This record gives sequence, C-alpha cells and structure tokens, in this order.
Amino acid sequence: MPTLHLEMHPGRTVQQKRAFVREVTKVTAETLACPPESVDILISEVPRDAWAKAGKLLADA
Ligand SMILES: O=C(O)/C=C/C=C(\O)C(=O)O
Repeated sequence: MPTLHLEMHPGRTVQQKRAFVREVTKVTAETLACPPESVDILISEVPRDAWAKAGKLLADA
C-alpha cells in the first residue's frame, strides 16, 4: 500500500489537513493505479526549534 509521509511545521488547521489528505489520496490513487483505501498518509508536525537547515535551527533564522 502506498504510504506517504509529510513533515511540516505546525499551524495548519484540521480543515487544511483534511483537504490535503483528500486531494493527495485522489491523485495518488489515480496516478499509481491503486484503490484510495490503500493510501495511507502520515502527517508529522515539526516545530521550527526542532528543524535545522544548513546548520541552523529555523527558529534562529
Ligand atoms: O525548510 C524550510 O525552510 C521551510 C519549511 C516549511 C515548512 O515545512 C512548512 O511550511 O510547514
């Protein structure tokens, strides 16, 4: 089964996440030719003080 992982900062509403998983599931099922029921999406919310880029925490940028 396709399993998609999304890592992003906290702050999106549940409505935004609901719309995201609905649309991404639809596109995944169409493009990968699999049933929507087989598509899992895991959303992880990583705060800016736990995410670094180029050696710097995003919270410090
Ligand atoms: O990596 C960055 O500079 C920005 C990442 C942004 C997100 O993950 C987000 O908007 O959730």
